[in-house]
Amino acid sequence: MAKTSLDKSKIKILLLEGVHQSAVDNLHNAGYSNIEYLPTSLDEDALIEKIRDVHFIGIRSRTQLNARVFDAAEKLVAVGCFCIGTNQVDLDAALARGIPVFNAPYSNTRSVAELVLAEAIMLLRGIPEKNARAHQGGWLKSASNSHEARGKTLGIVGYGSIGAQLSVLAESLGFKVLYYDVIAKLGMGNASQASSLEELLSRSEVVSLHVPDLPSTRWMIGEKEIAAMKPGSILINASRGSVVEIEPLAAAIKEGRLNGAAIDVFPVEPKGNNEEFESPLRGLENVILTPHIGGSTLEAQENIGIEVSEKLITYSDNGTTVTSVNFPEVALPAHPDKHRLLHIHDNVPGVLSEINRVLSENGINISGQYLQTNEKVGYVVIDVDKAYGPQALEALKKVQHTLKIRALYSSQNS
Ligand SMILES: NC(=O)C1=CN([C@@H]2O[C@H](COP(=O)(O)OP(=O)(O)OC[C@H]3O[C@@H](n4cnc5c(N)ncnc54)[C@H](O)[C@@H]3O)[C@@H](O)[C@H]2O)C=CC1
Ligand SMILES: O=C(O)C(=O)COP(=O)(O)O
Repeated sequence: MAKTSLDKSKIKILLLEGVHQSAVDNLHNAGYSNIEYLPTSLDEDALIEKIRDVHFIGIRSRTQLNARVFDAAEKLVAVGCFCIGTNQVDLDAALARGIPVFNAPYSNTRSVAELVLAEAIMLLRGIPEKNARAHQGGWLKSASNSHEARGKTLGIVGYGSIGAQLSVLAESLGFKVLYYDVIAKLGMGNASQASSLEELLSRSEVVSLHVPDLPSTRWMIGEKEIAAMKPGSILINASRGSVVEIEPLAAAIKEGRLNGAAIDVFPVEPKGNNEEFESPLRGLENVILTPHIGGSTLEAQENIGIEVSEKLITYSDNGTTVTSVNFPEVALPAHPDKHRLLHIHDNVPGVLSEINRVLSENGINISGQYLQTNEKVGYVVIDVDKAYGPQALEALKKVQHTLKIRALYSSQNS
């Protein structure tokens, strides 16, 4: 087995929030056996204790990785977000410490789109209310406020992977699709782009939100925007709880200005399945409340487990950072006969020439060099002859502005 900077059995991996077993299997198959698996997230203090000797951490949307946590994570090499959103991670703090963050940008896209489409149809028919009544022994047989999806306008806010997938599915069912995005995007099928959020809100029977959590999307749907929606329309949010102000939404439903809502994500979500869920939306008719399960299907979770564990394994074994969400992306070939040195440094002038000077002064021959930078960080990968591995590593540690350094030793030398 390839010898890396550390024996694989010494590389500690912490997997939180019940990531799918496919991730554990994949890591085991790649030779990583030192895995701690927890079904829940950890609060900040518990995480700080746990993360001290961890090399790789896998999380989902709940675990908050902030600068304080990263400060404690002295051995951390990389983060895997087993989900799409990465707003729970302070990406700049990770970058400043030379830690790449990976995610699964597409694996649960379809799951979210399918759920939203089903909810749109259910809400257009007033099913949550009728279903609740029937369970209580009632009988609400009526066509009042019940509508076909055919010909209705679905307004999609955020036309990225999920928004575009939803667009295709919805149009095939007869919805007219209107979308709003900060970027000009080509519509799928016959979908057309609205010129403003206000235009979309005023023209749609169903509005569905698919934007990431950004400073610009925080509370983007508040009292004013809800008032701008068509009377009797429906709001769906399966993006992030920070996007919609819940109080004005609850008021609009109670007053009958909106006909219903489906909300999967909330400003405050319970930390686990045993904690009570509190929300002003509880008990309101024609409101579907789901516990942040937009991406929680077995298919999506299995794919995410494979995809993100693969990215962590590749970075650990080979140094490749392709698809990292915060890091310079370098695609690397295998290095069967060479030692590979990974050097992460502040992106300031002169570091690369200093690296080359130090290596040359130590008589170390460079057989391959790969460099990528972003605004803050430079990532240079150097393949050297086997004989020089440890010596080169020591020399590189002395280079100023070094953030992190790692060696991947050639398998032939182990
Ligand atoms: N409920 C759940 O379980 C899940 C929730 N999500 C959430 O859904 C979000 C969207 O996912 P994807 O479609 O994969 O992301 P994406 O990055 O492919 O698309 C987001 C789109 O929003 C647009 N956007 C950004 N700021 C905007 C603004 N102020 N106004 C209008 N558009 C804006 C972007 O230009 C982009 O086209 C994720 O960031 C995540 O927070 C994702 C998966 C599961
Ligand atoms: O993929 C995302 O961004 C999600 O919100 C899904 O989060 P989860 O993995 O279900 O905690």
